[in-house]
Order: sequence, then C-alpha cells, then structure tokens
Amino acid sequence: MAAALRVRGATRRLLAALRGSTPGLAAMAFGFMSRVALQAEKMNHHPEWFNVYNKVQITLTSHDSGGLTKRDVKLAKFIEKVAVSV
Ligand SMILES: C[C@H](O)[C@H](O)[C@H]1CNC2=NC(N)=NC(=O)C2=N1
Repeated sequence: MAAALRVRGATRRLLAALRGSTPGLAAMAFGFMSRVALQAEKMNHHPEWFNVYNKVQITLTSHDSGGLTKRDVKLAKFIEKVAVSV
C-alpha cells in the first residue's frame, strides 16, 4: 500500500512539472515572508512588500527618518540570509 502511495505522489509531481505548475512555490514564498515578518516584528521595523505567487518584491525604508537607516541594512542582511536558504 505504501509503495502505491509513493508512486501516486511521484506521478502527481511529474505531471505537475510537465504542466509547468510546480507545486509548493507559492508556499515557499509565503514561508519566506513569514520568516521575514517574524524578524520585522522582533526589530519593530517592517518592509513594504508585494507578493504574487512565487515572487516577493521588497522595499526597505525607515518611515520615521524618511529614508534608509541602519535598521534597513540590518533587515536587508537578514532577508538575504533567508532568501538563500529557501
Ligand atoms: C509605532 C511603531 O513602532 C512604528 O510605526 C514603527 C513600526 N515599523 C516601522 N517600519 C519601518 N520600515 N519604518 C518605521 O519607521 C517603523 N516604525
């Protein structure tokens, strides 16, 4: 029974790949955003971002300073670390 389930899962993934709709990319983007959101809350410094499917566009600025500050640099470095680990 377990072998049959494994074959069915592999078949589903292969068909999805052939259709060009790789399952999970949207979930990966959401997971990335969740990890960044937790760090933003910890820093009390939040990104401006836009997400569609597997794409996340991020703008960093310090609203209270009207420009870039060390907080933006710190959050950007965190974002880069998360991005390479997705
Ligand atoms: C009241 C709250 O602490 C402030 O509005 C925080 C929230 N998150 C923030 N995020 C960013 N990017 N800039 C800010 O100035 C800022 N201020």
